Amino acid sequence: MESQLRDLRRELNLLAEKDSGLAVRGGVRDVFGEDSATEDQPTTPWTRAVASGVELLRDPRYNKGTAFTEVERDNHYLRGLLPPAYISQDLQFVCQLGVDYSNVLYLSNQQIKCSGYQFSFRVMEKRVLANIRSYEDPLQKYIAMMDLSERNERLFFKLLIDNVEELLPVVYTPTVGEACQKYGSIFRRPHGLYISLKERGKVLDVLKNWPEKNVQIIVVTDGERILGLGDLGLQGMGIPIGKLALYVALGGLRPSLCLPVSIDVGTNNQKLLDDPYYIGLRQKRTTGEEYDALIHEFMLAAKQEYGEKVLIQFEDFANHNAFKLLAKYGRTHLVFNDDIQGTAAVALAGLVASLPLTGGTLADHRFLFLGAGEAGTGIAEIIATEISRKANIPLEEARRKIWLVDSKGLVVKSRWDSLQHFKRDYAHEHEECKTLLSAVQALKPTVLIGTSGQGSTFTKDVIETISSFNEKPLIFALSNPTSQSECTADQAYTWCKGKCIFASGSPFGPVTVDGKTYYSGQANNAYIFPGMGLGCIIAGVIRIHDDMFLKAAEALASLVTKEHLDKGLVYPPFQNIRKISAHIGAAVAAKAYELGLATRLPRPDDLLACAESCQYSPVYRPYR
Ligand SMILES: O=C([O-])CC(=O)C(=O)O
Ligand SMILES: [Mg+2]
Repeated sequence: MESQLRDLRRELNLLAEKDSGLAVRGGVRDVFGEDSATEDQPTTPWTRAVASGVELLRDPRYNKGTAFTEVERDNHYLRGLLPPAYISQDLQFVCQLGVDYSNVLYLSNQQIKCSGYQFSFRVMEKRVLANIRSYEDPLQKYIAMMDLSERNERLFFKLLIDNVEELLPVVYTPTVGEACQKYGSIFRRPHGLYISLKERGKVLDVLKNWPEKNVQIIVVTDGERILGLGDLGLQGMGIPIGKLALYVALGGLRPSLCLPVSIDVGTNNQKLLDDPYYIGLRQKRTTGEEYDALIHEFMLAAKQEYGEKVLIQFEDFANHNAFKLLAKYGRTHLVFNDDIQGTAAVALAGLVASLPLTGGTLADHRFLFLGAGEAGTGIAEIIATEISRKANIPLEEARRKIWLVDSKGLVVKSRWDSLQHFKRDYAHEHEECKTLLSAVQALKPTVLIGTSGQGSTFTKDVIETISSFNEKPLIFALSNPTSQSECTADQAYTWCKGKCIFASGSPFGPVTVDGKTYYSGQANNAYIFPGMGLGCIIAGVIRIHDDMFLKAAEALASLVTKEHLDKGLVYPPFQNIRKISAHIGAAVAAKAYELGLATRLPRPDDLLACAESCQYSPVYRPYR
């Protein structure tokens, strides 16, 4: 034991020496400026320590609960702090008791008790798998999952990976939407990094407070347009946390690489401002120069602290900032906007995958969108790009197959002057249509896509009309969470008498109409961004190019089999998402190498094998 500790100390000293070697010149690892400070400048003392005993049990990154082996219990001063049974991780997640053992001292005869405990845990298997399930309220399940992540990170991810279809709706849409709405009242331990106007001028210091030094993926929101729920201010933090949990579980990125950030510039949500439990700044949103300055400081600080290759994902910004930030930082940083580009790629994948069912090519379709914001115009543009390349026609001509309806009706040329710039490419010559129904009647689309953030907008009339002139209309209701979905799966299949191919942003279960059961896919950017992140990391990408999203979409579509299509599914099931993410990661990386945007050289011959081999596994590691 003593000699092992000596080894460890030696290793840590070596690491520290290596780090300080980098820091002597004032490098990014000079964490608190202790090397670069002059003698009269104050510095902060800090330590590194090997966790043991109760501290080890309380550290979610290293805690294994009852899965600590006998040897580990001896070596890490855990004797008596855990009940005597050894419960393997598999069995643990079945149990998912995840008890916090650190408040009790256990004195017992291990050998005898051990088998007894194992037996009783096994007997509990089926029932206790239902531990999370036993909460009827999805928000309770969410809280239970977050508690688990705070207690035992690897168990949390193992549970999520092995039960992805069941738990995705808990840690992600739709439940994460409710969690954000009630974030203040369910707030326990803080997760992620909070950067508010109070931190202006000190953002780099805030980043230095984050315990991980090797961050490679940041998901950042300013909370102004959380899913289709609107301005939730600082409470939007649930979204970066949820997205990054998916980067790990679905993409296979290491948890320590991930940093969720919520930027607080106030909120215009009066309900939150009046809510005594609101945890954000109690002021109206700052806009203009002050807003731009805080974001800019954050963008510069992120690059300074984590280097050129830190991937920054913009999430759930309002339209007016989303397009601007993407254009501004797309040239200087490794960034993408999930709601514009991620959603676009997933929608395109579903459309391409459905071609064997509808017949023809993408260019044979006529597309009508309800919602002309980030998702709507993002999808429109990727479809137009794909059509223009595949059909070898100019982009402008491809765009003419696509029509948008916004809150004022059909986007047409005569509205040009008052249109926001991102809608203008789709303002074609046509008389005005004030409603979605009149636009459907006038344009006779084959594809109807909802990106409006408004629930119940694909009415019975709309769906009956589109199915009156289409053998197989494609209906994608992409707004999240479920309450904002343009229609439900049940409504879509019932109203079109089972004719449509339906997909939605939030999940719906199977639907039976006239004795036939229909399955719908979940057209959610969760298929795309984890693989995009994985691809960027394995290739050391320095900038995102739109073609990487096209490749991601193609890779996803190529994984839809005849079996899926026979069921009406235009997306492969989430159950295989880690493999899907590896395929997407490989496709993204291949494109990045081709475009000269990859820095990890030499290029691995087999990018798929490389992506798979890099994926994080939440299985417990042995401790010496
Ligand atoms: O988070 C999701 O489920 C998809 C998404 O990006 C959004 O709706 O804003
Ligand atoms: Mg989003």
